[in-house]
Amino acid sequence: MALRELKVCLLGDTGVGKSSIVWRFVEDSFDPNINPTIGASFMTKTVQYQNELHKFLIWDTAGQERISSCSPFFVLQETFSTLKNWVKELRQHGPPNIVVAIAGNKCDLIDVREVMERDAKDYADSIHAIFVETSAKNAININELFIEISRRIPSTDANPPSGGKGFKLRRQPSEPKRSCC
Ligand SMILES: Nc1nc2c(ncn2[C@@H]2O[C@H](COP(=O)(O)OP(=O)(O)OP(=O)(O)O)[C@@H](O)[C@H]2O)c(=O)[nH]1
Repeated sequence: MALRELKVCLLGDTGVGKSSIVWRFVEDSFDPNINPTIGASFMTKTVQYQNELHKFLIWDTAGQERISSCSPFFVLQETFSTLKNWVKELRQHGPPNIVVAIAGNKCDLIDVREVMERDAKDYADSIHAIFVETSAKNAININELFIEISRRIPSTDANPPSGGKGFKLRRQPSEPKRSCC
């Protein structure tokens, strides 16, 4: 089975949950007292996607730091306007085939939502980015987020995978349908 390495870089304001998303994805754990990232940290996880193995090389940056030369990624919250600045920088300085994914994290915090899901989704669509509401705390859509990244990476097959239907996002039963964090 072919092994592909996918370089992922998490960007976003401090405290939005970048490290927690990585921990949930790689270790399937959540630490409510997780320390802020100093500089950057690096973790990997390999998953099977169709007839390939995808090894995610994940750089988790500190929220206070500016983007360096790393590739894809995301975050969003009250930080929606900051997110748009990240995307501008990625478009200007990132590689042309970059896959951008926006994670509306902490969607378990229903009462303090600030960004409407429709607005976030419309913005993501306008820049051809993945948009997923996630909760690192409750393990909502974390794996699905990375699966969707795998799906968006151009196939190396002569016969690319068909369908393109992606995955079914899970939603908390009590969650309002039209807003996100
Ligand atoms: N309720 C809730 N809290 C979360 C979630 N994800 C992260 N947190 C909490 O938010 C706080 C910040 O999480 P981090 O993962 O350190 O955030 P970060 O974006 O990596 O922060 P920096 O390292 O400073 O850039 C911690 O107290 C986490 O426990 C989530 O999905 N839901």
